[in-house]
Amino acid sequence: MDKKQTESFSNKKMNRRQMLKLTGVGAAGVLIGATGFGSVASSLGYSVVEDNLSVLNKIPFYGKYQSGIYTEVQQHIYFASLNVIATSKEELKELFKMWTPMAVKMMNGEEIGEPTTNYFVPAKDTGEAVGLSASNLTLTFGVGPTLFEKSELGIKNLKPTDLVQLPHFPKDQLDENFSAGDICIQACAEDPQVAFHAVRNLVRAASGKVTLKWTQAGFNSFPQGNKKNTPRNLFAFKDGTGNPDVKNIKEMNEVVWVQPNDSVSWMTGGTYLVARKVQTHLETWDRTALGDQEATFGRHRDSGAPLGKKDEHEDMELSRSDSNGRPVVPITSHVHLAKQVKDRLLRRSFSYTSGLDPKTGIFDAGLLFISFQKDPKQFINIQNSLGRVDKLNEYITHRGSAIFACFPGIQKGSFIGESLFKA
Ligand SMILES: C=CC1=C(C)c2cc3[nH]c(cc4nc(cc5[nH]c(cc1n2)c(C)c5CCC(=O)O)C(CCC(=O)O)=C4C)c(C)c3C=C
Ligand SMILES: [Fe+2]
Repeated sequence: MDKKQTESFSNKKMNRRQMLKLTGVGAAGVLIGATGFGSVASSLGYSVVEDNLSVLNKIPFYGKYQSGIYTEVQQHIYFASLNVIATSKEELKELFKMWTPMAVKMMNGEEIGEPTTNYFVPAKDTGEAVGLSASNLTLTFGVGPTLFEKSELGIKNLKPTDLVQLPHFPKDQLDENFSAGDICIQACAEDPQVAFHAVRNLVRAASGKVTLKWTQAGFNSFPQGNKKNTPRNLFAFKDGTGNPDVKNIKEMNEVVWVQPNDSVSWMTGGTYLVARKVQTHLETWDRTALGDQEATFGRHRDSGAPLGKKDEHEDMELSRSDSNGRPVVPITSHVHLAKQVKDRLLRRSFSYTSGLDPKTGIFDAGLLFISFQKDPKQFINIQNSLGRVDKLNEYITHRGSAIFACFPGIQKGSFIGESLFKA
């Protein structure tokens, strides 16, 4: 052992209580985990951490809106849905306060605490993102309907009326193991390990306050590796073409951001996140003729153009018909049905592959569909239009469903979810 390694507890001048926290043993002698909430929280403090805009591949944490919504979509996601076991509003508030400087640091590409020199305690940061750069990490936080139903938290009166579990849709085969949750953390980054590291450290620091309910990793692939190109999903189609322009403030205000008086005041500048884990039956798809695949979406596979057109971004013109009077874009095609509703939403989805389905031996793969909208009805109306008639239904099964109210952006000196706790 070198000198650094032999640094001892006595040199650290810790009192007994601090030592018990760091060893993971509570006052009553109960083991609270290898590194419990207390140890990381107390060693981090709640000081204000600034965005370091000088680092490469850095997305600002502070702003009018949370990152990870209007941000250009990254290549990777690690999405986590959490259950809250904290038992008071104050404890919940402290949790978000603790997470705030951690989130800024990780989005700066920094460790969540000073590197540990004491070899007798676990490191503050789990370490797997050291040297990986900020990687355009974004962290988006939201709260689910079930959080407000916990009487011990006393926040029932703050629940937005629109924040209710999504209704059951025809053909849903939902599994509770991929559904709902009290809090969501959406971590997106250009590096999958950076995204995972962020969730891992936030959850680790919150030991005793939250537990993991379900998680899902996902990825996006961009043709020619160029972010200017729309990513292709596992059905090989460009996915995201019909999205609103995130740089167009008017469009974003109409579609995504909750406006004053739209909902409870703490949601102004926030948005609703819908997550649907949709399994895609790739074997069935791969036995389908290209023409039928294109008729399923209403777009050409390679170019992404509307059927009968050349360029991806040409107007779809749903009412076009061929020389026999038949609609060029089939009325049961996915895009026709999605587009015929006046509602719109911002999709920010990621493909996933999770080994095999043990019951059938086929790929367990699909789409972690994520959409942001200022009113959940936008999603509900579109999903109802797809309904039983969407040609895509033959190739997909909805397995998971969740909805979260995402807070507005965080200002420097403030903390995640402050508007909720001040309301
Ligand atoms: C209820 C909302 C939607 C679900 C669920 C959904 C699932 C789903 N979609 C694809 C692939 C594509 N979707 C495309 C367009 C599209 N999809 C929705 C909504 C849902 N999709 C909308 C609102 C739109 C845009 C319609 C428009 O206004 O143009 C496309 C076409 C290209 C594009 O615009 O992105 C593809 C491809 C999959 C694979 C899937 C579930 C597995
Ligand atoms: Fe779609």
